[in-house]
Amino acid sequence: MHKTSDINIIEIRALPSPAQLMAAEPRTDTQSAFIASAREQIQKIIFADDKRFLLVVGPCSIHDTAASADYARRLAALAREVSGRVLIVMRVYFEKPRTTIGWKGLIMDPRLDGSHDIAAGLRMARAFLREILDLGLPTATELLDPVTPQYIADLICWSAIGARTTESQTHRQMASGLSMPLGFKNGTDGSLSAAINAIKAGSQPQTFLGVNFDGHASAVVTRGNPWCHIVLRGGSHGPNYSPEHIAEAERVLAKANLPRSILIDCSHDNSAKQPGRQPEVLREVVRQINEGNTSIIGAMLESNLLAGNQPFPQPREKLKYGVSITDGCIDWETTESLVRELHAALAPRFAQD
Ligand SMILES: O=C[C@H](O)[C@H](O)COP(=O)(O)O
Ligand SMILES: C=C(OP(=O)(O)O)C(=O)O
Repeated sequence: MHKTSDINIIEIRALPSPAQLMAAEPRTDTQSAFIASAREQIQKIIFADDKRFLLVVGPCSIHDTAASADYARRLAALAREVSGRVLIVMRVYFEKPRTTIGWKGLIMDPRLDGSHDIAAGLRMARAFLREILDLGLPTATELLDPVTPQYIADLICWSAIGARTTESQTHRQMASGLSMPLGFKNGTDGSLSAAINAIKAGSQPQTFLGVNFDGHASAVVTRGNPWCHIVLRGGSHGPNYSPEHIAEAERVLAKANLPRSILIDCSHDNSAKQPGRQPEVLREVVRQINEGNTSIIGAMLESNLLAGNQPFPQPREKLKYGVSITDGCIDWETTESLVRELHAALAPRFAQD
């Protein structure tokens, strides 16, 4: 008999169930209360009930949890300092979408050696998220694989659906069941329509295939996520954070009867993939806010201990501490002074309080 299935599959490795992983890395009551409060604060910013600026900032990806914890401790102190005008949420990205191929993040390959120990990766992700929350920092991540949320989403305060997956029905359905505020990026070509359609689909009830807490294949029935918004990240035709681009985004959101809430990703095609240009993008965003813009709710920065990125793959012992192995970042000193500058520049918005 001819074999007709699994011809290209080498192995299927069973994973612990979400319930087993949660028992191994449990969420404490204090963490639950913190996550609920952080999500509520972000929701208020999305719906203009809180004037603070939402800043999603941190490494492009987490590959060395010790270095990222070092980063997080510095960020937590800075977050406390600016909390009156800026709500800082740390980028804690464990899943990387790739244009073609490449390292897909700590969950998929935690040992960075192609061994793809996903069970270990999921556990490390949960442990690291708990560490960040205990520092008093809300967590942000990109959710990529539709099974991942069952393992980690209870520890996430804001999530993104990336430019490469915003058009995917699977990801829109997943978004409709998620419990946290969520940003859909515009497409890699810069078009807004995929993100607008994604917000519409993600806010509606959906039924789709997923896994339950015991890891069994299940039909998942959702309510729809009311806290979806757009993230402008530029595209192949250039950046999209100018006043004209923002006005166009406001127009299409209004036409679709969606809240006019826009987060600007200062990295990716908005900085022409030159990380050192992120500060100029952020300054322009704040300039627009001070000129009276009310639709921009915040921004995203890719930042690490040290600037730039380093080639990968390469032997782990040769990797430089605190340097990204995915997209380039701005360094900590630049980040710290930029966030302080942002805090000072937002003063006019709070002057009447
Ligand atoms: O933010 C990260 C990258 O831009 C994204 O994962 C795509 O990376 P790649 O084009 O290097 O694959
Ligand atoms: C992959 C990312 O962004 P985008 O989807 O905009 O390329 C990211 O923010 O890590």
